[in-house]
Amino acid sequence: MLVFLSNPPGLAAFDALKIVIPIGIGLASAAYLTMKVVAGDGFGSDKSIPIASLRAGDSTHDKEFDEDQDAFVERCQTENGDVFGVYLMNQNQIVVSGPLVREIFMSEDFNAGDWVDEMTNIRSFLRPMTKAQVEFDSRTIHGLVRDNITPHLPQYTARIVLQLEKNLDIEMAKYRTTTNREDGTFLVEKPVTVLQEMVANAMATVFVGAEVSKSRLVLDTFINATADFGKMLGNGAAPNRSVWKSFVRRAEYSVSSPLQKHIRILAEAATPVILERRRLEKEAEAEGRVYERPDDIMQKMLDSFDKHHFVDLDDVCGYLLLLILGSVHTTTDTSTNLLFYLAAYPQYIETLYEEQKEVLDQIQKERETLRQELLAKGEPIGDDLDPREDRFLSAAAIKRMVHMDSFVREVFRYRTECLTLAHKARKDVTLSNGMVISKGVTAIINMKSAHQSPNQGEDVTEFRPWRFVGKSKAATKAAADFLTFGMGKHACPGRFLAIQELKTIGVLMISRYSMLEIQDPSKTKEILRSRLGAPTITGLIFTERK
Ligand code: HEM
Repeated sequence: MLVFLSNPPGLAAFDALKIVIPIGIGLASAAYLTMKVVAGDGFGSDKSIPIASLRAGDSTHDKEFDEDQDAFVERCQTENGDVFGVYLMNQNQIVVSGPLVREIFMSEDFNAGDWVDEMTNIRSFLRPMTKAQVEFDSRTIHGLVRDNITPHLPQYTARIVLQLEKNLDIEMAKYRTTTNREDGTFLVEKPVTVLQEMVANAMATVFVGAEVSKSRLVLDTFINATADFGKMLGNGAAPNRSVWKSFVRRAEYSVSSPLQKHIRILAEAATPVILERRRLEKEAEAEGRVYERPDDIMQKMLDSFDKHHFVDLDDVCGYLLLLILGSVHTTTDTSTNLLFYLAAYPQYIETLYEEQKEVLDQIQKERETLRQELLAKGEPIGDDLDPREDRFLSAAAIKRMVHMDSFVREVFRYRTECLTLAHKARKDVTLSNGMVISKGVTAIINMKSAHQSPNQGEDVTEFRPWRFVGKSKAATKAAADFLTFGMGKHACPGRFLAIQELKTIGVLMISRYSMLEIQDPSKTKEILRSRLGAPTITGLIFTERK
């Protein structure tokens, strides 16, 4: 789950109530929605927790935070220490910083989903989507990703890369023909649309397999479900809506969620495919052959139907939709943002390009050596050593691209939203500094204290893309010094897939384009620090690699 709570610069006070809520309980996405107004319960019973002072004339901290979140958080921490209260987004929240952050993530007495639910009633929206389990602390989705995707990532890589590559070329060709300029460059006004197609196709081939993902309706579900979900939450919670109307809307959704449309699309596309798979399985059984099971998450869910207590295909598709909500939008957004960093820092592109050439050269050589060894022993050369695949982007090749890995991690570090990933205390919790976060109080993470700590190396306020090279700090390593994916038991299980896709997208882009430029450079600063889910406010100009 991502729970992003932030105020992008320039938003008015009421907009401060907006959150980007990458879907609750362990699911991520990004949808702007207007928050219901929640009067905070206060800061709890521990009166030793200082409350950050207000600027003269301000009645909350929203305005100061909006103007410059870094400066605001720094001022508050300098004046108050690692734990302090703030009045932000119509809630009283306790900011937890530095080494204490770990204690929030590692304790089962803090829950991020409870906070999202309090702000949005998200569980009443999600509940009707699935039948098997109504408990949204359920580890079903986490387990599906952890057990079925992460350990098998190398075997999914070929088709992920193929989809990313194919759809990149299809989408860019559309722009190239319409916006080609005299100097040989071309403009992509909405790069996010390119990434949407790439990521949706790549995720779909892993989640539902090649046959189901042929359906355009299914792909549109992958692309649009998160936005639809965001609209739905917004509808239910608009502050100018009466409490009564808001309540009624929520009650309606809890009986029939508009997301049912997406579940239906998935189920309708999946039904003939599943029937055909069953037929082939029976045929293989009858002929005494081993049935080669299709390798996708939908099949794995069907194979573990009883284990997960699924009720029917709609239920399986409900869980697939939860998986989609958590994965597609986050990966699309962050990979689009990655392109803007490549454009903002073009001086690093050649190092990344050289790295991919060196890694692929090296792998080609290693494979040739293996072939020669087999030949020398008179043994056959298997398909796995087919020379045509020597320069293919395998999981191993992507892993070796350590500069790209460091670049991606630095993008996440630099883009950091200072205060995010709020958690609610389920009971009174005493932190190791003796302060007590009372039951029901919101503890929000001071991400700046982690991502801009002096432990990150030099110039922590600067973008230094090789910061992590040679430091055993991979972009997938969720820990107290890298909280983009959370940490502890609830740390994002999809981060291995997400990072592999992000790196692949970076590699593919650089192999095709020698230069990316931001269409309106005056927007650079805003884009680099944009929050997840914020609309892309300018385009990108691409120069073909010669
Ligand atoms: C760049 C993309 C992504 C980002 C930034 C991201 C971020 C996060 C964050 C911050 C959390 C919450 C961690 C916590 O509460 O400590 C989370 C949880 C989760 N994410 Fe991701 N995520 C991404 C991609 C994905 C993908 C691709 C998948 C699925 C394949 C996924 C599946 C999940 C699930 C199932 C959880 C719930 C974990 C739990 O509550 O136990 N995420 N993600």
